[in-house]
Amino acid sequence: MSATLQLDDVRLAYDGAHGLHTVVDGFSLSLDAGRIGCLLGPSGCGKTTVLRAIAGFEPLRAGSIRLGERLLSSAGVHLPPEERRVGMMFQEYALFPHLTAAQNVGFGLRRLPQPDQRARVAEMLALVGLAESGGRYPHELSGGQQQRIALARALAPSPALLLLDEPFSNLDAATRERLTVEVREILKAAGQTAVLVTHNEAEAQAMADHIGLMHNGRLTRWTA
Ligand SMILES: Nc1ncnc2c1ncn2[C@@H]1O[C@H](COP(=O)(O)OP(=O)(O)OP(=O)(O)O)[C@@H](O)[C@H]1O
Repeated sequence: MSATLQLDDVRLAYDGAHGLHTVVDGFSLSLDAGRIGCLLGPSGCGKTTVLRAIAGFEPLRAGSIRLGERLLSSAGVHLPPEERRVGMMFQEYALFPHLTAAQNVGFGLRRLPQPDQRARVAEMLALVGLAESGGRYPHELSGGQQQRIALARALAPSPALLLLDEPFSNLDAATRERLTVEVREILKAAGQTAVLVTHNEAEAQAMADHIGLMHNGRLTRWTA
């Protein structure tokens, strides 16, 4: 089940040569269940750092992150990534090349009984329009098809929240435009709460219900 995401007064910093380097400060947002939010801003403004903190890869220096009723992070609390029920479609989380599309989609389902796994994989492949391609290896798929498989893999375990970091940046302009619309439809069909990061305004407009403008680690505007 998708959940509401709530960030309150979040501060994030990296250890640097000259002490702590604060990159995000006083960052708050609220995203209702089933809605798609987008963080838009120039390179280096802190978008990826916010996403990494939600996913559980960066500790909070202050503030809190909640998903539904659960506290994921605060200055004293840090739930490990695998316990957050947060799915990810990041550039660096490419498909496993030695697994078929179906095996990739089933990767996060290994705890389910085999018949349930097979049924869920089939359901996810159909959701992304690739029901016939489960037996193919990533190199036998186009870039756009690979990203749809990556989306199916991220959605398969029914995450409470999905994070997408520049998911279309390696694709050509035409594929990118088409996939942006398709992915929005898929997320809406699944009722999925999602946060997208991009520096492409057209992509943000086409995909999101709410757009947050970021500048120097702060949210300067949040459109309703
Ligand atoms: N592991 C790290 N250690 C130290 N500083 C970091 C680290 N990762 C990011 N930063 C710094 O934090 C700031 C924000 O980086 P972040 O990657 O969040 O920006 P971004 O908005 O996602 O940029 P881009 O659009 O280029 O991906 C930058 O100044 C960056 O140099």
